[in-house]
Amino acid sequence: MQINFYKYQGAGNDFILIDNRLSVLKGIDKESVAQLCDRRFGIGGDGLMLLEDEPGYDFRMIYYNADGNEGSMCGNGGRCIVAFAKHLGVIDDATKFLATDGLHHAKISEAGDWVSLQMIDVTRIDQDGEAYVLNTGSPHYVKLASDLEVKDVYNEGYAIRNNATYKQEGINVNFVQKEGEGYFVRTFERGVENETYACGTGVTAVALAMAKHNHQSGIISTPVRVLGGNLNIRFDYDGEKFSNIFLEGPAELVFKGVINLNS
Ligand SMILES: N[C@H](CCC[C@H](N)C(=O)O)C(=O)O
Repeated sequence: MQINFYKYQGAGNDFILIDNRLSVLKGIDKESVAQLCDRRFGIGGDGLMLLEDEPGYDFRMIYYNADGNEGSMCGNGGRCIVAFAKHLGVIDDATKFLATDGLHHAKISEAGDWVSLQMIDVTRIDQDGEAYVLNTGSPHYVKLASDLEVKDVYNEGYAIRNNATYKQEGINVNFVQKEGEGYFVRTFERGVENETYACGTGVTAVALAMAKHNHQSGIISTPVRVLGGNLNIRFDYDGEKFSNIFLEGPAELVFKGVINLNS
């Protein structure tokens, strides 16, 4: 079976996208996703997404991690699928779509390369020692670092993700360092089980945790540099609840092609 695919990247977080509005795929198994996301034996990607029809919404986002497991929310993936929906003519410059964590609103630039995506409200931030733990659609661990350019993010992230507390469910591990008006962030991602060049729910978690850490409140805008580019997070914080959270950044169609699937 031959299936068209599109490759997108958002700040270096890269994804395989498939238009499944006509149900060309009746689901996709874990092994196929992992094979397609493999950088040597497949197309390569941090994740794979299906864009499907959903009554009452513009579309539905179905997200798989690179290891083939159906993931939780993916912020950069969400931004890329909005750009994909515009490319397909499913939406114009604004959308509401359904993802695993519920309804998302988003806006996209006329050129189709800059996406502002609303994320779920957050009311709870826990602490694990000095680190912050919160869910921005996906679970995140946020730890302050001082040597981030040279940090061994793979080994330190791997150790935290696989410790007794997190091993079973997994967690995404973000290291953050103050930089200019904002932060520099590096992330070890669950489901990729490696450092990625950017993580949208991760930088969102960092921005919220740092607002709490620094006792900020009001309308906050936080620029974040990641290995693959720059992102921005805007939100309201009243000291307890984070709302109107928007993750903003680039989304780019890199190439398209045809997959040969066995089934
Ligand atoms: N890269 C993603 C995170 C994917 C979530 C996944 N790694 C998980 O928690 O299973 C992002 O931009 O938000």
